[in-house]
Amino acid sequence: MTVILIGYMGSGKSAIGKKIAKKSKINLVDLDDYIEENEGMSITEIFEKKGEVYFRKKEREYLKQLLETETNKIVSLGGGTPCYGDNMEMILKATPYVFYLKASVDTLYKRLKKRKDQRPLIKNIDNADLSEFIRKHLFERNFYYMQSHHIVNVDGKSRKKIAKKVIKKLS
Ligand SMILES: Nc1ncnc2c1ncn2[C@@H]1O[C@H](COP(=O)(O)OP(=O)(O)OP(=O)(O)O)[C@@H](O)[C@H]1O
Ligand SMILES: O=C(O)C1=C[C@@H](O)[C@@H](O)[C@H](O)C1
Ligand SMILES: [Mg+2]
Repeated sequence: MTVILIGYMGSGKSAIGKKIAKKSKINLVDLDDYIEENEGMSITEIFEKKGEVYFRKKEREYLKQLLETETNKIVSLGGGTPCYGDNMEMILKATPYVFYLKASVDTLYKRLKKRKDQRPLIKNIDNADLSEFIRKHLFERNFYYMQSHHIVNVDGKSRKKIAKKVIKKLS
């Protein structure tokens, strides 16, 4: 069984993935971490040294690799992964367990304003403009995210509660 978590930057894919893995004893693969390990560079370095086009190409290759392996796993994707090329089509075909961790602009803004440095797409955006940037970007990306099999609202919920909600849908 493959469980896939998708959502905007800061929605909790990595954090919730860890919780689900711990509770369900299924291995977690974080696509961003997997790319970093295989490329020998941080995501920030890849963006700076090789550019976003290269990153998106590698992101697709590693996604395909992961989806083709048959082992039980939880895969937390990058924020942009479902939104490029035919990635979302590939994701939806791989498993019936695709979960969108849906967070409001307000929740995302509160989380992202503190941790912009590790996120190349927003690191140069002034906090005064960040909320509006997220609103527009999320509106575009929701077209892809909303195709998920399951939508979990995460606003105001603890990591534990969200993980429980996902696990309940697996049985
Ligand atoms: N339900 C929650 N309640 C409170 N804080 C949360 C919750 N979920 C995640 N967080 C916190 O929000 C921050 C962003 O979460 P996380 O890194 O898991 O997001 P992400 O979706 O993996 O982002 P990215 O796409 O940038 O990798 C982290 O500091 C995390 O601990
Ligand atoms: O939303 C995005 O496009 C990204 C999110 C991160 O998870 C990383 O995959 C990278 O910073 C790009
Ligand atoms: Mg993450």
